[in-house]
Amino acid sequence: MAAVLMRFVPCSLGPAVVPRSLSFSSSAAVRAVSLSTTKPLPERVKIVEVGPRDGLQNEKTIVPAEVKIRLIDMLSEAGLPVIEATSFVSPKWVPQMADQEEVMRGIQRKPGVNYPVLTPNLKGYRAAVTAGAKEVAIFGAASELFSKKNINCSVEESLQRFEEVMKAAKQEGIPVRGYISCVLGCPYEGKVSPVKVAEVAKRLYSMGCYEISLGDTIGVGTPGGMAEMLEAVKKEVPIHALAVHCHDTYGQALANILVALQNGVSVVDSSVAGLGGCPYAQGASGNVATEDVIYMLNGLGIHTTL
Ligand SMILES: CC(C)(COP(=O)([O-])OP(=O)([O-])OC[C@H]1O[C@@H](n2cnc3c(N)ncnc32)[C@H](O)[C@@H]1OP(=O)([O-])[O-])[C@@H](O)C(=O)NCCC(=O)NCCSC(=O)C[C@@](C)(O)CC(=O)[O-]
Repeated sequence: MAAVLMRFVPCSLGPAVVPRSLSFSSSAAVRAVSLSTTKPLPERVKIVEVGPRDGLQNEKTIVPAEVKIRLIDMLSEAGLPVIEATSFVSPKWVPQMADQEEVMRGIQRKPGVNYPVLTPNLKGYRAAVTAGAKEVAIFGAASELFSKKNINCSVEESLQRFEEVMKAAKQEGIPVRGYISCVLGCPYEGKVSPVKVAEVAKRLYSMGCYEISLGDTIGVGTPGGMAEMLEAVKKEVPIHALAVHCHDTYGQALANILVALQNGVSVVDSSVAGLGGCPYAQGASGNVATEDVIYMLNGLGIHTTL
């Protein structure tokens, strides 16, 4: 039986649980084998910078639009190929992102750089395209309670909403990325089954998402959990279409990313200075820092587009 330390954090649904596994469960032997196997690492990794969106959405003080614009421009000047700029969500739900149109108007679009934005539904998609977005991201979850807390609907309802976005995006030639939250644990449900993650990934991929980003939203994953989850998801979605999105609550993010690279993943989300957190996942700390990911990749001799 695994030794588990539970950390309780407050939330409006009652006590949310951020489980922290201190030892492997019964499948430890299998995981240990898969982790000890030397696998070739990808030659090149694409970094998806999420700082201006994921990083700032959780800041308590509203960051002025001109500061966000300057940050995005500095990130593109630094050579990052993909910078998630903002989200077209309800300002009542996430006030920090209420200036999305101003941000989209203000940034200096550097040729070759993508500036995707989050869109939870058709309303958000329409507003994003009107504001000049050339790529959008839909965001679902592998956890029912998190889905309800974050976007106010069940996982199935969210997938139906996303179908509407996909249909419009296909007609207009807009590429769509898909996120899945809570792939390694949920603040409200605890453990999340890799099978459930794989099911949602399959749905997003078959509806036309060109890439699926697997989010360890509250940073509770460990390398063993990452390996097990990827094993399940790889059966449903080709590895080249998978990205990892690791928060760093327990200092596991780089180790988890390394395991993902060993499994063939070549797209990594990160946030400048490790900013980040979801307003509907209390207890989570920031994303893995972009500069730390690049430092590790440089050390491994892996090219980034920097
Ligand atoms: C999805 C909704 C809108 C549903 O919210 P709802 O209240 O169920 O929506 P509704 O359709 O009933 O509409 C209610 C009001 O919202 C408006 N509305 C409806 N849609 C929009 C829109 N797109 N943009 C602006 N306004 C919108 C709509 O017009 C209406 O306005 P009212 O009549 O009351 O004035 C809401 O729950 C929401 O905005 N949630 C966003 C939560 C969010 O942004 N979370 C953070 C991002 S996810 C994340 O960080 C995880 C990730 C991606 O990083 C990966 C990881 O780490 O796991």
